[in-house]
Amino acid sequence: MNPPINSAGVISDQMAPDFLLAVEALTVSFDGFKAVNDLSFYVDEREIRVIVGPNGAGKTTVLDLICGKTKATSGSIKFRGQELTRMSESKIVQAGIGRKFQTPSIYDDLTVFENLEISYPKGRSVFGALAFKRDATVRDRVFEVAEMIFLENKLNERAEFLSHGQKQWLEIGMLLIQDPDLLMLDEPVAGMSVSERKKTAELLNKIIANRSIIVIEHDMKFVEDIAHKVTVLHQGKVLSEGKMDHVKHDPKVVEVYLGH
Ligand SMILES: Nc1ncnc2c1ncn2[C@@H]1O[C@H](COP(=O)(O)OP(=O)(O)OP(=O)(O)O)[C@@H](O)[C@H]1O
Repeated sequence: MNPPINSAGVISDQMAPDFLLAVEALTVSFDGFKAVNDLSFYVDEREIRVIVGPNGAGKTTVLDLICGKTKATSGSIKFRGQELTRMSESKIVQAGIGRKFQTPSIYDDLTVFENLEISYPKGRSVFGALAFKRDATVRDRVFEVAEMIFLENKLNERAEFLSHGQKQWLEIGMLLIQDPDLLMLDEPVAGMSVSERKKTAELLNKIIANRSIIVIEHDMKFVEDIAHKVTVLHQGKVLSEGKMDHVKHDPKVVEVYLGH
């Protein structure tokens, strides 16, 4: 049975299943303009959710609100039941949310290995562990992540010499090494070749084994390849939501987004 949903799309508390992320009645105003307007949506554990919508629909602002970069005017964002709207950006990272922006923020003059190594969370390994033990733990984790992001043969290469797609993967790796429970990616395949897009889809399908992912994306082929569910935003609200097949045939979506 589906849980009861009121007219604003909010699921009643008593019946709400255990979502990883529950965004409810979220609003942010910039000088009176509501970029996100009474928005509600729910993300499951191990789900890939894709957010699509026309330019200015509020997609990036939603990610900014979840990661604490922008503060909500009203509404709630609960992550495993923990309210995020009053938390600082760094506390939200510690709570287990990683965010990748559109332009890669990797260190060009460091190697792939070093970029991953410096992203390993400080104080993560056993408290009081001997330095060499920690070093080995970090090294093993760097190798593991490098393999996942198709860069195991590039560990000693300086990041500036990587292709555009490899730089994007490295940045995803720098987030993965922190083992977030929710990963948010803003147009991860923009500027990638067809084969890089395919590998990125492979990567995302692999890493949801123990986390959820929210992706903002315009490339509908890529969306088809990865989305468990699609949320279409328009003027800061949900225009349509569901499986790709449902959404792409929704006349409202065709009218404001896909038909253009
Ligand atoms: N800090 C801000 N101050 C004022 N207006 C803002 C601010 N941030 C976003 N906006 C406005 O909010 C609206 C939504 O912007 P947002 O970047 O979230 O859209 P988007 O769906 O990500 O669009 P795009 O696909 O073009 O990236 C836009 O009209 C934008 O100009």
